[in-house]
Amino acid sequence: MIRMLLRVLGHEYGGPVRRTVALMTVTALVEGLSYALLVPVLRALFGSTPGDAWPWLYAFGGAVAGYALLRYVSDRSGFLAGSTLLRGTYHRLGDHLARLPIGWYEGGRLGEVSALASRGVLQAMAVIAHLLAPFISACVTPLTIVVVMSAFNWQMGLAASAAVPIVAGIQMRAGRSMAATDRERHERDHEATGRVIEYLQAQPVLRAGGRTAERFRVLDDSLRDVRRASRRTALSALPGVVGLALAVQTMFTVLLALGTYLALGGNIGAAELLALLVLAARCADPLLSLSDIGGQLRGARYELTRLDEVLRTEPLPKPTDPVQPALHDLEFESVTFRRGGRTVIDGLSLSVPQGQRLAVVGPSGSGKSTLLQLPARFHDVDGGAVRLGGVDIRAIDPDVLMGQFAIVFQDVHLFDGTIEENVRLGRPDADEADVRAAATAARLDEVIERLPGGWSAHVGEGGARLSGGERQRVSIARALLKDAPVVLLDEVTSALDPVNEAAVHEGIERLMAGRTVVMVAHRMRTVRRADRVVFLDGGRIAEEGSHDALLSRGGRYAEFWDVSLTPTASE
Ligand SMILES: Nc1ncnc2c1ncn2[C@@H]1O[C@H](COP(=O)(O)OP(=O)(O)OP(=O)(O)O)[C@@H](O)[C@H]1O
Repeated sequence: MIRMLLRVLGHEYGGPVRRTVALMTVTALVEGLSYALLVPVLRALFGSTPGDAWPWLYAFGGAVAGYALLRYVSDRSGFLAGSTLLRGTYHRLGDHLARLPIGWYEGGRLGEVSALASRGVLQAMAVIAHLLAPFISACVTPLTIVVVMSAFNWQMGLAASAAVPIVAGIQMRAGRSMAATDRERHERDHEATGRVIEYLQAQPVLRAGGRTAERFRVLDDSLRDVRRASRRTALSALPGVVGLALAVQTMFTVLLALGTYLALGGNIGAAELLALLVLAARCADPLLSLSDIGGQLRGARYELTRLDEVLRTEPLPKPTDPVQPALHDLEFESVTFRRGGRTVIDGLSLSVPQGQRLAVVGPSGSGKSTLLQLPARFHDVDGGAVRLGGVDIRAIDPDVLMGQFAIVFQDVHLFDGTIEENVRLGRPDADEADVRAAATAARLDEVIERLPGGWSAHVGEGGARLSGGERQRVSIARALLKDAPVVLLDEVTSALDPVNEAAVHEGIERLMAGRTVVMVAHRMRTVRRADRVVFLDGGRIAEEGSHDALLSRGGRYAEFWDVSLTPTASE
């Protein structure tokens, strides 16, 4: 467990953790030894000269004081190590998440990562701060007491030590038999967290579609699964808990019977027997707490395993000898990319000369958005290469590469801050005048004038206080401010009101001017402005050429616009 903890955290934390474990072990030893002093105390008290108990009592008091001091120091060391590790883990996890390909976040990772980053990390780090001391004490203190008992009476010591393998065996068996139910409970737990997040995020869609109750049932089923799994875990823990209690009781009864037999035979004094039984009783509590601590340790181990899995996920490989692209033309050479076992970009080759605009058109699912994500390394290609300025993008430092692109996708993510802060994300060190100029060029100034608070108006979580078109304008302003040489644009598909439509269109035109552009186009008037159009189908280029040439060819592209522009019967 400690080994896994250090692997997850990095071995630079090995020193404090090992020191803490050593301190806790010494504390548990001193605790066991201080109990040992009870034997001479009781022997003297019940013997012919009770006054002889005083020196032993002083020694006992001293040992208990020493134990209390050590306990304070070791608990403090546990808390300090725990909080250092917690900070370290957050940093390590944060750094790692920032280096994972953006595509990794697709497919329901949100719930998983947020559960891991909050509860998971805390639970895993609680091992050092809260679980290690009781666990070490529950193992070391009884063992010390058994050794002490053997020193006073070997028969009693031998009988007590017989309990050691029995208790260890019960613990290991309980751990093994609970592993499956524990894992299931944790998996259900994580799944339910994902469902809750999905349910909350999908509220507008669910309400609009009148599907709230239906989706709630899915969430409710998931929560019911958690309940069932928790019940199964509790039930599977019972044999271990009962077995441990029985073993401890049996050990005590055997010691009592053996002690009585020895006392009746004159092999041990009554006072000594009483003292040894007091020692045996002191073993019971820590031993019984083992089943509870074991359960918590298994929970922490599960979270550590998940943390380990995320930290072992390969980050975006960084080039050892990065190359800086001098030009900004884009080239896809025989690019193949698979998703979920399916080939979604299939041996595609195309090039976009510097300063030219390429429009990508095609039916839904043909791979348009995927194609747009590849130059910015949201995913690495499975075959072929994407080149920027003639350099394979994998040979460019990821930060430098991202600096080359202004990205305007349909899902505009705004942070819960002011409009200004959101625009400034494009270039955090931009001066006031540049930020205002970008906002004006994106016709965001009209929005700002209308909003109470103007530039300082808060956009709400995810930009909820702005309309779709207004959010799009923020995203365009951000991209304009970034002033990157290549624009990757996924044109918004939803219908905007005429004012927003015109503003967004104007902003996009300004953004594209003089830059290399790859855009997924959904409107005829945007495609017309492109230098070249590719029509994608099944991840391959079905047709390519200029808009007019493709239209006059009367092929798939012409048919596509025919169908798109023909009003449906219901309209
Ligand atoms: N996260 C994912 N995991 C697995 N497959 C995916 C994932 N995202 C997309 N796909 C699949 O990849 C293919 C291409 O998807 P993509 O989103 O690029 O198409 P598109 O042409 O942009 O579609 P649309 O116009 O509907 O947005 C589709 O078949 C889709 O099912």
